[in-house]
Formats: sequence, C-alpha cells, structure tokens
Amino acid sequence: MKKITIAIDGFSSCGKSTMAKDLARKIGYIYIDSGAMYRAVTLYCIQNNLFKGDDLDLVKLEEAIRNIKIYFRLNETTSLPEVYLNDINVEKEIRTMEVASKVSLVSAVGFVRKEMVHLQQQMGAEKGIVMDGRDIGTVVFRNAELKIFVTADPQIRAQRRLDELRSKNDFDTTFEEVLENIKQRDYIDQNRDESPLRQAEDALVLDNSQLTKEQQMQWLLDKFNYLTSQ
Ligand SMILES: Nc1ncnc2c1ncn2[C@@H]1O[C@H](COP(=O)(O)OP(=O)(O)O)[C@@H](O)[C@H]1O
Ligand SMILES: Nc1ccn([C@@H]2O[C@H](COP(=O)(O)OP(=O)(O)O)[C@@H](O)[C@H]2O)c(=O)n1
Repeated sequence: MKKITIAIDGFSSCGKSTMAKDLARKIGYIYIDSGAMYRAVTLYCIQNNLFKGDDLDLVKLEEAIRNIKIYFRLNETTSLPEVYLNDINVEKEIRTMEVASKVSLVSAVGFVRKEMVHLQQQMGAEKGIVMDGRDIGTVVFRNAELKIFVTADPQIRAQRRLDELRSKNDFDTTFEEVLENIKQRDYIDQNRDESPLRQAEDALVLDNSQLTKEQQMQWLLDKFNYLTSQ
C-alpha cells in the first residue's frame, strides 16, 4: 500500500505523542517526536550556560547550532526512537520540568526552527512517517495526507502530565506548577512570530478530554483506514 505522511499537532500534554506512537506501531510507520528535538536543543543551552534566567544568549546559540547534532535511534527493547544530543542518549534528561520551563523560549528562535525543520523534512522524505509537534501540518509537512489537531482541557492535560512525572518518581513538582507551565508554553507557542501553533485548515480536530488512550487510538486508526482505503 502507498505510504502517506501523518502530521499530529496540538497543545502541550494532550496525548499527541501517545497517539502518534501507537498509530505508527500499528501501521508500521516511523514515529518522530519533533518536540524532543527542541527539548534537546534546550538541554544543550542549559548544559552550556546559554541561559541567564530566561535570557538566552542568541549569539552563542547561533554559533553552536550547526554543531548541535540531533538524531533518533531505535531502542531495541521498546522499539521506540530515542533522541540523541551529540551522540548521547538524552531521552530522560529532556523530560524534566527544567527543560519544560525553557523549551518554548528556545523553540521560538527562527534559526533553531530552520535547522530542526530541515532535519524533520529529511526524516520524512520517504513518507511512511507519523510526526507530532506544533507546526507539522502547517510548516514541516504542509502536504501531509492526514493532519490531526489535538486539544484537551488544560486541567486534564496538567493532571495527565503530573501523573507521568509521578510515575517517573518526581514527587516535588505540584499540579499548579505543571498547569502553569502548560498554559505558559501554550501561550508562547501560539503567539511567537515564527511558525506559531495553529490548526491547519485541512486538519481534523480531536478533543480527547473525555477519551481513553484506546478510544483516541481507535478514532485515529479509523481516520487512517478511511483515508487509505479511498
Ligand atoms: N486519552 C488519555 N487519557 C489519559 N491519559 C492520557 C491520554 N492520552 C495521553 N495520556 C497521557 O498523558 C500524558 C501526556 O501525553 P503525551 O502523549 O506525552 O502528550 P503530548 O505529546 O501531547 O505532550 C502521558 O503521560 C500519556 O500517557
Ligand atoms: N514541532 C514543534 C514541536 C515542539 N515545539 C516546541 O517544543 C516544546 C516541547 O514540545 P513537546 O511536544 O515535547 O511538548 P509536550 O506537549 O510533550 O510537553 C513545545 O512547547 C514547543 O515550544 C515546537 O515549537 N514545534
């Protein structure tokens, strides 16, 4: 069967990666978490002291950006792609609240986006890919055959993210901190000049506030099956 490109965009912590991963596994496509790439650049900035508070040293970052090597490699146990920063697996380090609190500042920078979008387009050149993020259907793969825009109630999203942090033994972060971070990132992501988070005109919208992971997966699979059976 001819392979297509699937773009899943939407707000923070609403289940995009979960859906994208599940679908990719089911249909045998590659899965790419584009947010992990912006998180990896953010980790680089933190590790190299490019932040003074919320001020980012753009001169140093621009000098460094071409030498920041980011790629995914499959974890053989989970069969899921994991992100590498300059040849080090940083899959765990990029999921901290420290990175979450800075990532929207880094992802708003034009030259960072240019590099990441270029890499993402290379990864999807052969189609057969499910990529999730903020600008996949509007910028990275404007011609994607299937575009989904996911949303959910912020309180529900914060609780989901908090449960995830707890499951990773983070018992320090509070519900209020997670909710605040989600709202802040949504605001910056929607209001930045470069590729702001927008619903593509041809995207199908899913509010999964009241859906289980299984239900949202079935919804997505139905859309995929319908499209590819045409
Ligand atoms: N429908 C759902 N119901 C409950 N929890 C969900 C649902 N979808 C995803 N989750 C959980 O919510 C958290 C955020 O999901 P994730 O896929 O990482 O979101 P995103 O990629 O949009 O940031 C994860 O811990 C995930 O397991
Ligand atoms: N295609 C993308 C993906 C992520 N991002 C940025 O990267 C951040 C982290 O993305 P993510 O997908 O890991 O976020 P979560 O919703 O999983 O917390 C977002 O808040 C955006 O600022 C982006 O600008 N463009």
